[in-house]
Amino acid sequence: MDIFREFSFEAAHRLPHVPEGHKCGRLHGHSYRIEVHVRGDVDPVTGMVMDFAEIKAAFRPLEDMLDHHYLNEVEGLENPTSENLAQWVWKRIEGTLPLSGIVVRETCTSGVAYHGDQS
Ligand SMILES: Nc1nc2c(c(=O)[nH]1)N=C([C@H](O)[C@H](O)COP(=O)(O)OP(=O)(O)OP(=O)(O)O)CN2
Ligand SMILES: [Zn+2]
Repeated sequence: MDIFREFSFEAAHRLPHVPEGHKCGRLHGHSYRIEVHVRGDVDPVTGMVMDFAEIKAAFRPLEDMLDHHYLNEVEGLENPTSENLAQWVWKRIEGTLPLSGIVVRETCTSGVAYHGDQS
């Protein structure tokens, strides 16, 4: 079963590789939302795959690196597209949690779902 926890943070960015004149080449900000999905069996005693608090604890250091930051200045996010942000998050917590997906939403209508290297 998959369980997930959603996080939100505010950050600024610009996309350095869009064509000249593209609006996303200019400095702007988003209220980002990130879902961290974890896969596992339901423990028959606890009734949980894991406590949501464990997902919260794993994401906490990343929240500190992202919230109210200029993402282009964060190491590894020099080109802070949603795709690159999803992979950046995955790499930093895959050793801590049995991840099944990272969902990044930049706006109410746009985002990405990353499921590791297989997709
Ligand atoms: N594949 C991607 N495309 C775009 C990304 C991205 O990360 N991956 N990012 C952007 C910009 O960051 C932009 O701020 C968000 O995109 P968009 O959905 O175009 O935002 P709007 O809300 O402004 O959409 P409108 O429908 O034009 O109002 C762009 N593309
Ligand atoms: Zn943007």
